[in-house]
Amino acid sequence: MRSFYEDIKRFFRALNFSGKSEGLRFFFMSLMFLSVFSSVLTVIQPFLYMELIDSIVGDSGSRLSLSTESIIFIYGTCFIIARVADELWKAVFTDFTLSAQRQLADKAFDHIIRLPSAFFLGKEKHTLPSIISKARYGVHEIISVSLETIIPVTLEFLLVSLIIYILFPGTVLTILIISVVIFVFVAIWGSEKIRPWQRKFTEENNKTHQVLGEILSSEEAVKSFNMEDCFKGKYLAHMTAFEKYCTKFFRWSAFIGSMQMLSVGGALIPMLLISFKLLDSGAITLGAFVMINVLTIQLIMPLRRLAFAYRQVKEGAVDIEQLDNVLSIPIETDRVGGADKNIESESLSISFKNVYFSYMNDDKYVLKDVSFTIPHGKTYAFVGASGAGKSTISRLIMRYYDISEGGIILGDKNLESFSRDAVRRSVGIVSQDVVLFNDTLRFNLDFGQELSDQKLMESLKSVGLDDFVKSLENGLNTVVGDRGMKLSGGQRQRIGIARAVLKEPKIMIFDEATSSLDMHTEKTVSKNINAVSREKTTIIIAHRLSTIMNADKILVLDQGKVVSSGTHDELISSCEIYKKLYKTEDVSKETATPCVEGVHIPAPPGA
Ligand SMILES: Nc1ncnc2c1ncn2[C@@H]1O[C@H](COP(=O)(O)OP(=O)(O)OP(=O)(O)O)[C@@H](O)[C@H]1O
Repeated sequence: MRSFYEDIKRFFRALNFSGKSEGLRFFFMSLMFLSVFSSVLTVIQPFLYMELIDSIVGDSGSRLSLSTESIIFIYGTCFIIARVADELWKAVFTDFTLSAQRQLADKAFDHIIRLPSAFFLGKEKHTLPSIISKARYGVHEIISVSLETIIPVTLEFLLVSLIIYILFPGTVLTILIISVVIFVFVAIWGSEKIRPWQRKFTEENNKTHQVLGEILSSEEAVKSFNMEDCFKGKYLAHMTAFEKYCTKFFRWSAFIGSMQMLSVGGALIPMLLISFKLLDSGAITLGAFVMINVLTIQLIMPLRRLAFAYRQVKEGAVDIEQLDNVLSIPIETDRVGGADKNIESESLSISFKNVYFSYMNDDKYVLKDVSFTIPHGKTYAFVGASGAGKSTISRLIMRYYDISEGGIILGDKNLESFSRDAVRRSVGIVSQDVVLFNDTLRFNLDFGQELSDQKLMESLKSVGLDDFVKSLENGLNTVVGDRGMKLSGGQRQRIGIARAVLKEPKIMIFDEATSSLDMHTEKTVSKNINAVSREKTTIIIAHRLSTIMNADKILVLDQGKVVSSGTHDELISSCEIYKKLYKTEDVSKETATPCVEGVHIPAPPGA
């Protein structure tokens, strides 16, 4: 029973019933009123039927001093009102469930999109679509069976018990109560018994979605490694487990359902026998005998539905529980309460002060005692071997993760004193894997801001893509396919740069932003990167040293530490790691990207 209470609490929590849900509360109260009204009418009808029979056969036991015609009229009117109330109920119910489902989806979406980046690295993310849609279905089921069955049937049972208590001696009521108590006990016991299997088959079902999600998002990788059978094996293993738990669940459900019917159906025989004896002895009228039969059958049918309803509530509760587990994962919060929603300062330097960071919040630091300052408007580059921690620096600036120790200063304030949204609005980032949405080029460039075609084309020109887009039949309205797969890697990267430029950020981060480009295009784009990042604080992360040789300063990272810094010429003569990187690449054979005019190359530290 306690777990049932927990389920109901979880249901209301999922719907945020106590919060901004005035509309929902109104619908809920209307439905409750209609349910109660309809239940009362349902119970009154057998009573009127009894009166009608007694009136027709002229039995003196009749309780209403009304003519047969009047009773027929009242009986018919009650019937019509009860049916109209039912129809009204359905209309209000649809409005209620639809708004409840929307509210749940709204809450889930808001939460999921604010989950920390670490969550999205896990496999669970592939199960989210299924979890949300099942939870929506669960909400529908719980509302439907609660208001359509549980509340009316409970009320009907109480009213019927009251009528039987008033009209008949104790035995009939005692039998009825005992059978209903057994029925309720079996329903609760049975539901708890089958719940673990239900939870398991739901989990297995989610895992099938997970495997499918992985295949759909990495279809080329699956094919290139001939992993079709491997993934099919995983998929079928989960399907088999799903089938096993489902079978157990439904076999037990059938057994529990039969036990419940035995408890209420078994009560019908003694109740009718006792009523017949009472009729025979003249203690009750014929109408009363008919009524007790009608009432009992009228109660058994909804009780069957009640048992089913209880199980449906439990099923819905499992679905909502899955979503509740996701909703209970803490979302990204701003460490400082009342964090600044905007970054007002036009001049934004970035300082790392003795920053330590580990992804797992343990002592395996990916960045160790990292300190540097990028003055406003300067371009700093980070180089180092793979895994040295270069991209981690950009992730910390974007506030995807919070640092473990030390501080990051933006302008003259701690980074954490700004809201995450404000920070992300101020930074334009272009990463190695530019993600495009399955929408038009226009949407992927302006994200619904409705910027003019001229502005969009200018940004495309800055990355040398204007002629390509003009050559497309639908131009800016060309749909780019799933994750932009209809474009080449280089084209995707250039779109990524163009849209970062359109964002007009104060800080630019280019994380291997030109890695997919050929040498010639890279030179053009690098030139454009230099142009668009003029006056902005800029970070460039690159393996190809040719793209960063003209940066104001280059920082060399090694195993999470800044081991050296300076201009290209200074590092070539002083830093072994840099020299090695330079030699490996042999950039001397390439021509370095020409420096943007006016870029100031600072004096080496200590000069
Ligand atoms: N989400 C993560 N969870 C745990 N460890 C991570 C995560 N992302 C990166 N790492 C680890 O942190 C270290 C630094 O990674 P990072 O991506 O910053 O390196 P990088 O210098 O940018 O490498 P590359 O040049 O190959 O892109 C690596 O050892 C990596 O395995």
